[in-house]
Amino acid sequence: MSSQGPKNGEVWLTWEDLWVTASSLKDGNKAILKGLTGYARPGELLAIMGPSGCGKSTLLDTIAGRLGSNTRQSGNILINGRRQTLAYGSSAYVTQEDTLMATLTVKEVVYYSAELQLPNSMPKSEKKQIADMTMKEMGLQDAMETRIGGWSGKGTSGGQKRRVSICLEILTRPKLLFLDEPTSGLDSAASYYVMKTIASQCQGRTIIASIHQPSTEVFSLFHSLCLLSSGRTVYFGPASAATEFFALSGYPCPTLQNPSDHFLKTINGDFDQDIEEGPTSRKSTEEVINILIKSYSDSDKYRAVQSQVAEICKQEGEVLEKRSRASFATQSLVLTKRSFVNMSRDLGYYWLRLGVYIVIAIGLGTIYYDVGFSYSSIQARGSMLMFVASFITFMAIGGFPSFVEELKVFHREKLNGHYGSGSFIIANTLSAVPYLLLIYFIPGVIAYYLTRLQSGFEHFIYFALVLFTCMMLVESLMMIVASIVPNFLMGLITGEGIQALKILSGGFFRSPNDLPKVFWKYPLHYVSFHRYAYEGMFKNEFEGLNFHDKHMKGLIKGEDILGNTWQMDMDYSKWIDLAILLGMLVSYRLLFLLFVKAGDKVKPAIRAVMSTSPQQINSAETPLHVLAA
Ligand SMILES: Nc1ncnc2c1ncn2[C@@H]1O[C@H](COP(=O)(O)OP(=O)(O)OP(=O)(O)O)[C@@H](O)[C@H]1O
Repeated sequence: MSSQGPKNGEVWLTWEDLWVTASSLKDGNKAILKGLTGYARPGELLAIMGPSGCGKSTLLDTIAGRLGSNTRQSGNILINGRRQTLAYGSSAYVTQEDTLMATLTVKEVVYYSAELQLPNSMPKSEKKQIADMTMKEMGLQDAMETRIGGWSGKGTSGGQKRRVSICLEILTRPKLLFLDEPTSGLDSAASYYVMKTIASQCQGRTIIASIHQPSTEVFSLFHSLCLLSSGRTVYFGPASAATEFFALSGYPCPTLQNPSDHFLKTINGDFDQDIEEGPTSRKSTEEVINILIKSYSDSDKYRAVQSQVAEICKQEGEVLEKRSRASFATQSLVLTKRSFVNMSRDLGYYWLRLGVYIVIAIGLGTIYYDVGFSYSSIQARGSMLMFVASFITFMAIGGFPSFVEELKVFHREKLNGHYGSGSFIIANTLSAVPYLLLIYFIPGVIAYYLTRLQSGFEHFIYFALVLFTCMMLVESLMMIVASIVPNFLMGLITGEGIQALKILSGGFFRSPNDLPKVFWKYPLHYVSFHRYAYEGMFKNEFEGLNFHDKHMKGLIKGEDILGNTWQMDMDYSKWIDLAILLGMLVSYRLLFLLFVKAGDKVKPAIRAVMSTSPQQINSAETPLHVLAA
């Protein structure tokens, strides 16, 4: 390569003296990548190879700008010779983990994705055609009607899932494609066909793939090879010249052996095995790795890489622009449809809860059956309403695992620029409404009419509206928790804890005037939605009713009970309580949007702050100069 450099529509990637360290409480600072230099250019497939844990995924994540926030990086990563971030849609990243919607079929997953990613200007038939063609390229034509499957039931195989994940990211033919272990879980024939399809897309595109153990045939598809061991470069250059490099360094590949097997065996320091260097001489793997690293850093190959990087960096090329994609309205609509279908097929999202709610509603209806107007019915009505407003809504947590699965898909798609947070939140809200209406209405009718709470349609509608709003509030609360807490078990416990505190401060278990002032009353009682739910439901129930006590003469007015017994604020009507609940609902959803958006902004900022000078990192880890000496 001589005077080549970035041209319009191409992506040239260079990284120079790249260091990455990760900090953890247990291990302190640990260097993962140690001074890597390399490049990736259009029309080529660069394979990153090395033993497990050598830093392949970290290198891929670093150059794709996806490093975790507990890491620090230094060194120059340039795109088309410029320091620029990858614009949404200019690149795609196929992660090691397949995050797909388990309830959808392969065809549905790909069709929905095509509708989300391809621009509005493209006719629907063309989108479908592209989706069909890409599925065929990935050998998925026979699995198109199979559900993805997951924890809820078996569906596609691991290899098929892998191919679906790749399929989704190549639908738009991105200029820059990162693939983390695209062949893991595939048999050798499938690996070859998948890699062949990927390699066939190289024309005008830059493709970087980390790969574990390619067969000879797959290896022959690579244009360039970056071979790593413990975060250091053992070899970077044309894949076809790697065998010669190993031979010249004293470790020739035995005849009839797969070259990649030979490379990986020679540089795998995880097992304490010696490498034979002839009939009598043996060296430890660590020594061999150091010899190879030194041989590479002294070689013409390394100098060629450095001068190639310098040449690419000299010619400032195009600034990457956002790819046109489906409009916000289309994305919201497609996501709503997809989410609706997912909710209808996922038993755990709403159906199971509907069954449980019906059983509980019958339970409530029989325990408080025809509650009447006696003095004791005051306590019974209060307890029944409290149970509905607190514990029935508490169970909205049950849909959390399903929501977390949906959130994972959202994170993957958002990171790859398929759509933004706004359309996801709109879609999730709209698609959930019909299910929530159903799951509160049926049990609500059963419990309300068996108990014979205050008659009148307006009273029932108010009761149902508060119940519906509370369920949406709990779902929104859990969405916020899911955006902050990293895993679903911790999320469940956190969500339960928050709700328990809110229920306690709601004003039922301890009367509002008796709540300790600090924390419980101010602010918890006022920010807890249970307070307004109890207040609204109690006012709805007690206002206008009179109760009689056989020991006392006369009637007790419902309004007196509200003010004196329940200590409710009677200065405003029940509709104000409902309005406050609806206001809370809107603010919870906005808060979720804020947290998701803040995550987008805060993570790159943390990464920028954590990027330190190479000297700082080098001082934390010294083996490279020891090796180079
Ligand atoms: N964010 C992080 N925090 C702490 N350690 C990390 C982090 N990311 C990676 N590591 C560590 O860095 C090393 C390299 O990890 P990486 O995932 O890049 O390896 P890999 O070559 O892709 O491995 P595999 O082939 O098994 O996927 C591992 O020891 C890993 O534990």
